[in-house]
Amino acid sequence: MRKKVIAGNWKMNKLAADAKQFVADAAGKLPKSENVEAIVCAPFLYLPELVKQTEGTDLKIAAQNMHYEENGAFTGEISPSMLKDSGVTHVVIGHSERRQYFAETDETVNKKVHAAFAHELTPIVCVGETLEQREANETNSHVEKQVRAAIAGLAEDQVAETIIAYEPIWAIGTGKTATSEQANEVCTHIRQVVAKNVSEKAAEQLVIQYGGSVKPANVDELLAQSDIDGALVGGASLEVDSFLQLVEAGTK
Ligand SMILES: O=C[C@H](O)COP(=O)(O)O
Repeated sequence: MRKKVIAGNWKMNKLAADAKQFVADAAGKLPKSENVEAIVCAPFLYLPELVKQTEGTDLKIAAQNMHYEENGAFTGEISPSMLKDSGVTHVVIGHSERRQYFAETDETVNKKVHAAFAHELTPIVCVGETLEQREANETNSHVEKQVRAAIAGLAEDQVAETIIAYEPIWAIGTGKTATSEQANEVCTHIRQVVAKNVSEKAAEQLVIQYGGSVKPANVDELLAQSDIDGALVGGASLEVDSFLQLVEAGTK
């Protein structure tokens, strides 16, 4: 059975003291359950400190982005080996905000996914459609294109270990959640795409999260869907109590 994976993506929020306090409060209060994995995706600056704080706890720390190159003249960037060295376990790749504001493309996403695996980091790959694409009935074809591009060239076991976060762009930070049926329909499609293009085994193991205005009030219904294995959460992951409620929902 697939584990539920609840990842809080803080985005560009919190100062150091607040970040440390959050982790100190949350790490000791996580539910003891084999069914759920809890991750905090924090700004680069805080990663080594937060990793140190979470040693011996079940809370994992992730980065929100990285470069695909190993090192070199890329001012302002962070490499996969730097992330590995910091002790993080996961890295978010291709978030729609990075695609929209920082010219991330399907091609760079694929390079980053390969770089993540080369450094034993688990990629959380974000895909999702705009409102215009949904209204034009292009959701499945767009998401399929993003997924196929992201996993191109990976080995079967790497695909199985990838986490895909389906995040309809129109539902991010807007308070508009896709209905659980809408969300599940796309997650099912993603699993079918992986089954067809990689293998049934990889599709069966693949963790698919939903993201977009997930909060304690709607998480149970989303996680009850057949193909939703967790959540990538922005706003509702900024407060310890609501983050813990979301993780608790993953234990059921
Ligand atoms: O990475 C998280 C997503 O962009 C969702 O953000 P949100 O929960 O604030 O809508």
